[in-house]
Amino acid sequence: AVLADNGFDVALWSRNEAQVDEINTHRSNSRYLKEAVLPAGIAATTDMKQAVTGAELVLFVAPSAAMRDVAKQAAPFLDAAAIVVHATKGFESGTYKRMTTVLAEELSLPSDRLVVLSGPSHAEEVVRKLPTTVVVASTSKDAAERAQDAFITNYFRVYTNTDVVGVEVAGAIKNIIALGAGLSDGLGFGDNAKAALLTRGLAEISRLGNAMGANPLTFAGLAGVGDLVVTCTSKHSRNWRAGAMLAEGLSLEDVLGRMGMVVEGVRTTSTARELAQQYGVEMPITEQLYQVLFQQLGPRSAVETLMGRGRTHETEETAGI
Ligand SMILES: NC(=O)C1=CN([C@@H]2O[C@H](COP(=O)(O)OP(=O)(O)OC[C@H]3O[C@@H](n4cnc5c(N)ncnc54)[C@H](O)[C@@H]3O)[C@@H](O)[C@H]2O)C=CC1
Ligand SMILES: O=C(CO)COP(=O)(O)O
Repeated sequence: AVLADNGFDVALWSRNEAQVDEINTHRSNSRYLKEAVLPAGIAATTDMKQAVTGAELVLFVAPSAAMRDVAKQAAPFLDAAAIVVHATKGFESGTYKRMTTVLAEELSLPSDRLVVLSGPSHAEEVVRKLPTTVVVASTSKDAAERAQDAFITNYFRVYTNTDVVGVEVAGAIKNIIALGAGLSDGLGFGDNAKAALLTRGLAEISRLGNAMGANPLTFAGLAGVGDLVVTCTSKHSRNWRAGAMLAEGLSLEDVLGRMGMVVEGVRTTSTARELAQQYGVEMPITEQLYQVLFQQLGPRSAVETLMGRGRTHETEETAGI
C-alpha cells in the first residue's frame, strides 16, 4: 500500500486465489487486514512470473518458515538490476540463518542488492496511514537509499542504516520478549515487570547481536528499542497476544490455532536458544520462554527462576563480560 501510494505499479503475489480475487475486486483483505481499503495501484496475482518479471524492487514478506520456498519460486524471474527488500522478522529454523542470507542463497545475489526493512510498524496502522518510522539496512548505501526513496512518504518515514546483522537480529529476537510481555500482562504482573522484561530483553538482543557482529547503536534505534516497545505494548501484536493466551492456560497448539496468523516468536525462541549456545552468550529470558513453550514449565515458575538468578552487575552482563 505504501509503494502504491508513492505512485508505483505494485504486483502483489499470493498463493491464495480467493485472496487475490478479493483484493482485485473489492480492494480489501478481510482475513488479514479487516476494514482496510487497499490502493488502486495494487494488482494481486497468483502468477509469480507476472509479479516479478521486470520489477525494479521486489519486497519479500513471507513468514520466515516460508521464505526459502517463496524465494526459490521468484528466482527465475528476478530482473538483473532489481533490488530485493525483505520485511520478515525471524531466522530460518534448523539452519539458524538470517533472512538476507537465505535470499542471497536462493536468488544468487550479492549483499549489495539486498535490503532489510524493519522497525515499529504494525500493518494495521500503516495501511491507515498513521505516522510510522522504519529503518532500511543494507551493506550498500546505494541500495539502502533506493529502498528509502521507494518507501518514504509523509506518513511513513524511512531511515537508512548499514547494520544488516543488527537490524535482522533485533527484529527477530524482540518477538520472544513480546511473548514474555504478553505472558506477564496475562498473569496480572504490573508495569514494573513489563519494564524489566523490555530492558533485560534489550540486553539479551544486544548481547546476541554484538556476538554476531552487529553495531551496538542499532539496538537503541527503531529496529531495536522501537520495535521492542511496540511489540510488547501494542494490541496489534500477535506475539504479545499469544503470550497473553498462554497465560490463560491455553496450550501452545490451541494458541497458534486460534491466532491463524504467524507468531514468529515461537520458532525464534528455539533458534535463539541454539544461537546463544553457539555464540556463548547468556539469554535467561529466552531460556525460560523456551521452557514454558516447549518443556511445559509453568510461567510462574519461570518468573521465579528469573528473579532468583545469581546476583550480577547490570552493565557488565549487558556488555557480555
Ligand atoms: N503484520 C505486521 O504488522 C508485520 C509483520 N512483519 C513480519 O512479516 C512476516 C509475515 O507476517 P504477516 O504477513 O503479518 O503474517 P500473516 O500470518 O498475517 O500472513 C502471512 C501470509 O503469508 C502466506 N504464507 C504463509 N506460508 C506461505 C508459503 N509457504 N508460501 C506462500 N505464502 C505463504 C499466508 O497465506 C499469508 O498470506 C513475519 O515475519 C512478520 O514478523 C513485519 C512487520 C510488521
Ligand atoms: O513486528 C511487528 C511490528 O513491528 C509485528 O509484530 P507481531 O508479529 O507480534 O504482530
